[in-house]
Amino acid sequence: MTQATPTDRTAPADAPGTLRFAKGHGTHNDFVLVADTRGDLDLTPEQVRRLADRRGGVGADGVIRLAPTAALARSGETVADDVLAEEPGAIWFMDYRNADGSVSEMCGNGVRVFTAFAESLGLADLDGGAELALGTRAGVKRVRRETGPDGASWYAVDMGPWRLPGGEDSARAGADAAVAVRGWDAPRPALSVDLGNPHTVVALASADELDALDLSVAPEVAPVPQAGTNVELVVPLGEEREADGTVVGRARMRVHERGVGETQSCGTGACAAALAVRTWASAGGRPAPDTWYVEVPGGLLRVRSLPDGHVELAGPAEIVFTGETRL
Ligand SMILES: N[C@@H](CCC[C@H](N)C(=O)O)C(=O)O
Repeated sequence: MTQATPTDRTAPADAPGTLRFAKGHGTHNDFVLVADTRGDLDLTPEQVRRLADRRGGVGADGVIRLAPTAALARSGETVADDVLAEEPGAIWFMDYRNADGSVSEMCGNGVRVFTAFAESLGLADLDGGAELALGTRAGVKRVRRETGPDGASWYAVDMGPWRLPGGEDSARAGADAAVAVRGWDAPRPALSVDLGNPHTVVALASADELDALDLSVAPEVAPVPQAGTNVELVVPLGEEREADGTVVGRARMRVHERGVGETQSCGTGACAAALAVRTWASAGGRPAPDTWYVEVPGGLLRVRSLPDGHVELAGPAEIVFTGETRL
């Protein structure tokens, strides 16, 4: 693991009322990124909303603050203490906020873009197979670089353990909730999947039906999730054999994100969708592939169930510009 520490790299202070930022995306799930290497930037929900505003601000699905994990621990985020206890080398923390200013536990595309941002600042170096361990509100995540199926540079993230909040019963039944999308005659069965943040996944029969969905308003979920949920609509597209003989699955998905609206991609959502499709497929008694390619409006992601019960998310991430804005 090669990383610069907060004392090695302390960014010069921004002029009062201004903020330096970078803009990045992972499969067009886009973020405003801020390097708070001292850990003293307390972004208010209103400031987050202004930064994410696509007309009055920089514009993004979410805002990511890179800060020392120790600084979050000092400010009372107990999860930061847990992160440091599990991995003292996780010196940088991804403080993620949705575009509406709400805090989320986790963002899968965000972890990859955070890593590209840390590399661009010289705070991490993943050359030669090195790994970055970073803190999040859903625990430590480990990231390495790899080459994607298109030959482009990808990042693979060990997203840690996942679970079905409905347990074995929901795995057997394939559902523990119901979702109604605008225009549907009746709610449809759905499966809750926890990736550190909450997801509710609905299967659709065809790509035409997926394309025709109206996600301009939030789908209604029953029972109503206490903390809200991200809703994934997914079409299983079948299985295919890779050059090395491995059988992989393919699915296509659209997502309505909690705190944002419809986005072009959601990394934790792709994991939830692939894990739900795999759960449904294996309920028939037939082994389902461990690896799934998930097509999202903004690109392609790979989700892999790991033997230790963790799930891995892989995909591209890039920083597209930097700038300075009024805060
Ligand atoms: N786009 C993200 C998820 C962001 C958080 C989500 N909206 C929530 O509130 O849980 C991803 O790539 O995982």
